[in-house]
Formats: sequence, C-alpha cells, structure tokens
Amino acid sequence: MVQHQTAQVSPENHTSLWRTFARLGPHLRPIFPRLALGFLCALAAGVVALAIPQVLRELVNSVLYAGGSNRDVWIAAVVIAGLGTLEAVLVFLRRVFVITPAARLETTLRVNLYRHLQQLPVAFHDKWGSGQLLSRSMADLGLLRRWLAFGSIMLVVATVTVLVGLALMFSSNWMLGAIYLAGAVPITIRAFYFRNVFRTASRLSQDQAGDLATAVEESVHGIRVIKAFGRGRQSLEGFSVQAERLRDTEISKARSLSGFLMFVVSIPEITLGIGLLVGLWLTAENQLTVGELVAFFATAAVLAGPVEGIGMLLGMTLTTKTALDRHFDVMDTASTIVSPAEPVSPGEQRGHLRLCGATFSYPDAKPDAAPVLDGIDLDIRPGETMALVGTTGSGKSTLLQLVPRLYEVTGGAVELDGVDIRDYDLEALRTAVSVAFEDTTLFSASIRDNVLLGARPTPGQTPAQALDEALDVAQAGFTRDLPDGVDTVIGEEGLSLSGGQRQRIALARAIAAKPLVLVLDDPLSALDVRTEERVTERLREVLAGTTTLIVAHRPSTVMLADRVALLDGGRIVDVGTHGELLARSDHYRYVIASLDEPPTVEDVLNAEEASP
Ligand SMILES: Nc1ncnc2c1ncn2[C@@H]1O[C@H](COP(=O)(O)OP(=O)(O)OP(=O)(O)O)[C@@H](O)[C@H]1O
Repeated sequence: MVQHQTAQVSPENHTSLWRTFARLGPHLRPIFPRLALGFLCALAAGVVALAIPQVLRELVNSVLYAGGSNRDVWIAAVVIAGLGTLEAVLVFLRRVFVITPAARLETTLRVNLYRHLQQLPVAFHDKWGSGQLLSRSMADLGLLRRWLAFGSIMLVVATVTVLVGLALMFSSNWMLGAIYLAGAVPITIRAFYFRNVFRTASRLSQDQAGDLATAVEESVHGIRVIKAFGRGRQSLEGFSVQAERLRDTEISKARSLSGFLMFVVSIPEITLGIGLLVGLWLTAENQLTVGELVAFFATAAVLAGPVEGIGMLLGMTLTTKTALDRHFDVMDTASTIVSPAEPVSPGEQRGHLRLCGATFSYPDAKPDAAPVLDGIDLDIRPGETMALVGTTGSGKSTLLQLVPRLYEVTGGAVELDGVDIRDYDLEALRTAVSVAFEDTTLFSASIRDNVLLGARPTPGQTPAQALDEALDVAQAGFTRDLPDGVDTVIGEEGLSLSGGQRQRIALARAIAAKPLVLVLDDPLSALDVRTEERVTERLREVLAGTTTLIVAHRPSTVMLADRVALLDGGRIVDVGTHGELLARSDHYRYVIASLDEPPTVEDVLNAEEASP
C-alpha cells in the first residue's frame, strides 16, 4: 500500500483566546478606522432592532388600550417600517466598511507567511508537509477574514444586543428580567466545557486537513509512479482512511457545537416559559401592563437570534483562534540562517573557497549518530574546478549545500575569499554562489524567466544576450523550436519537458547567474552521451574562470575537473588530479570503476558484433 507521508502536526498551542487575538494588534491598527465604523453600524443596527418592540409597546398601550386614533396607528406603522429600513441600510454599510480591511488583513498575513517561508532554512521545509503550509496560508487565513468581517462584529453586536435587551427587560419589570438572566448561569458553565472540547477538535481537524492536502499534493506529484506501479487503488485506500479520519473529527466537532447550541437555545425558552407564567400573574395582579408583557416577549423574541448567534460565533471564534495559533506556529519558527547584523564585505572577490574542518549533522539525526560530514578540509583555488567523487551516501550533495548556506555547518567553517560565509550578507552570498541540482526544479513560467531567475544586470550584455549565451553553453537550443520559443511557458515543475531538457535549462539558469562560485550536483546525469560531450565542451570554457564544485557520477564529468576530492563516509580521504588519484588510491579506482558511464555507440556496436 502506498503510504502517504504524515505531515508534521505542530503541538496544540495552549495560549489563551485573548493572547492569540491580541497578537493581531499591530496588523489591526491601520485598518482600525474602517473596522470601527463597521462595528458602529452593526451596533446601531442592533439597537434599531431592539427599538421596534418598544414602538410595539407604545402601539399596544396607547392605541389599543388608551383608545388612540387611526392616525396614531399609521404613525406607529410608519415608524416601524422606517426603523426596519434603517436597520437594513446599517447592515449594508457594515458590510461595506468591514469587507475591505478584513481582506487586507488576510492578504498581509498571507504575504508575511510567504516571506517567512522563503527565509526559513531548508531543514524546516524537510520537516513540514507541503499541505500543512498550504492549509495554513490558504484555509486558515480565509477563516480569519470571515471571522473579522462577520464573526467578530456579530459577536460584539449580539453581546451588546443581549445586554441592552436585558436592561430593557429589567427596566420594564425586574422580576421578569431576573428570570431571563438566570438562564445565563447554566449556559456559562456549559460554555467552559464546550470551549475545551471544541478547541481540541478544531485544532485536530485543521491539522488533519493539512495532512490531507499533503497527501493530495504528493499523489498528484507522484501520479506517474503510482500509475506505473499500478498502486492507484492502494493510494486511494490510504487517502480514504485519512479523509475518513477528518470526517470523524468534523462530525465530533459539529456534534459538540450542536449540543452546545441546543443548550443555548433551550435554556432561554425554558426561562421564557417561566417568565410567561410569572408575567400573566403580574398582569392579573395589575403589577404589569399588557403592553409591557408584549414588549417583554417581543424583546425576548429579538434576543433569541443573538443568544443562539453567540453560541455559533463562539464556535467560529474558537476555530479562528486555532487557525491563528497554527499561523503563529510557523511565524514563530525562528529563521536560523540569516544575514549577520553587520555583514562583512570582502575586499577583492576572487572566488577562493575553503572548507575548514566543516562538520555537519542533519537536525533530525540521532544524537549518537556520526556526522554526515566530519571535519572537511578543502581548498578550492579561484577559477579552479574541483570534482567531488565518492560512493553513494558519502555526503557529496550535503557538502555542496553548505556553500550557499542552504544548510549551516554544525562545526568548523566555510570561507569565501577569506571571509566566513556566515559573515556575508545572505543575498550577496547567494548572488555569488549559483547552484544546479540533479533533481531540477523549474517553475511554471517561460523558459526565459526560468533561465534568468538569478541573473543580475551585466555591463555590456543585455538580458537577451545573457539568455542566448547560457542556452548555448547548456546546449539548450531546442528551446527556440518550442511553440513560443524561449517565451514558451513550461508546465508545473517543467513536467512537459524531458529530464535531459529540464537539466539543461537548470544548468543554463546556473550559468546565466554568472556566479563567482558555481555549485553543480551532477548536472549532466540525464543527458545522452553526445549531448553531454557538447555540453562538457562548452562548460569547460565557462568553468575556466569560475570556481566550481561539481559532484560527479560519470568519469566524463570528472574529466571537467582540475582536481578531484575523494569523499568517504563524510570525510575527505584524498585530493589530487584524476591521474594522481588513479595511480595512488585503491578506493578511488574502486569508485571510478563503479561510476555510472553510459555505453557509447561503439560499445553498443562492439557488443552486437560479439553477440552470437
Ligand atoms: N534532508 C536530509 N535529512 C536527513 N538526512 C539526510 C538528508 N539528506 C541526506 N541525508 C543523509 O545524509 C547522508 C549523505 O547524503 P548525500 O545526499 O549528501 O549523499 P551523496 O554522497 O550525495 O549520495 P548520492 O551519490 O547517492 O547522491 C545520507 O546518509 C543521507 O541519508
């Protein structure tokens, strides 16, 4: 069965409701005036709604019982219709005022999250499932917008409406008011229990939704493998289990909310029943007018909506709180690989790269595990090409990633032109160092934009010339034959291109950046022999003036290098020219013999001739 990777579910955050929402404070300041106007309109609409029963009371008392004229009836009807219209206008204005700031807050937080994700080290992205990050940046922030535009305002309005309604009930008759208010005691006690259960379920459902998004992302990404291995059914079964888990959580969440709402709705009804009995008795005793009794029930009817609404909105507020906690979980993750407060600018930039006792362990490594790289000393002279050769898992790719600080050394240092790379401005370092990985990532953009991604303006060369040059070196002339030439938009991650074509575009991207140091992780592995030969020939010209560290899995790639560093179990065991190492190192001969060299045409013809 295909197992979907369970994405990282961050621990439940136990901050209080108030503390979580208080963290929005700085973001709320610029949108506060519009929000405040929205709140005022909503409050005014609530007050207008409450005024209608009072007009009704006057109508009953002065018109029906005190023998008022027809004119009085018409005036009362017009006042009620006017109040109704005013309420509708205020509700409309509330929406107009709050929608823009709520959408603006959502966008601001989303952009901040995206910026932060860009700054977080690769080790963070190794750990977090993409779906978790997707759901945090899309669904969770959508919840916040809806809560701000609707939930928060309605919660305040409903609470104020209930308080004003209660005050009116008390002012009309304290005994009826007290009976209605008594219902608040059991509701408050129940609310505490509900809050705990609902908050936990809410957090779980959001985390499970994130896991589900990761599963979709992985299966879409790996659809070819799933189909090729005929694992569609197993993949579906795995997905169904996760989807059902989420469904169960959603159902338990909905049950918890329904139970609470039933309580919130039924308690006021019970108190109203008791109020009816007491009210009738008071009216019979002439301690209450019929108009006052009607106004009491009309007010209770107006309050029924807000009271139920408070229950619903409490659920919405708790869901938004957990969404915000999830957002802050990511935002609170400190970026460990950052520019220093006062970056050092090196004098002459020559591209002299040195690793001095560089040691590295992945963050999730067992405490007693040996480091992946152990005390690496390597001196790569300006303009020199150094190949890294070693058996699989010896740490070659890991070593490359230390140079642009994708991972940070856990011991020792990496120096560029005599300066520790941790003392460089991060952007300046990554401009100086350009990378092409074996596993190429291309973006949904034109070939031109993909290739010029890291290119900086070069005096005497237009971007178009830089593009042409890079494509020529990488032997990526095929791009000019695509439907829109270099402006052809390639599919998600360049899936519409072959592996070799994608690799050549990634190589062109690294070359177009005109870096001081070029870091290449087996960039020619997917090319056929002839294309590789042509690329190698042109690459040799580029490499002549650029310090290059290149992982080689083929002898032909090793031939590009001035010197070769032999890596074994995370240590450099020898450094020398290809010839020197061949002559003196058994391990090198063993590694070279096992390198992946595709058969040449001559090999194939010879093999065919030899076969019976
Ligand atoms: N993101 C990661 N988290 C934890 N361990 C990792 C990670 N990436 C690689 N490793 C481990 O680090 C070790 C070195 O891996 P690395 O990819 O650097 O080797 P390599 O020499 O490039 O191998 P290959 O020639 O197969 O590409 C391996 O044991 C690998 O399992």
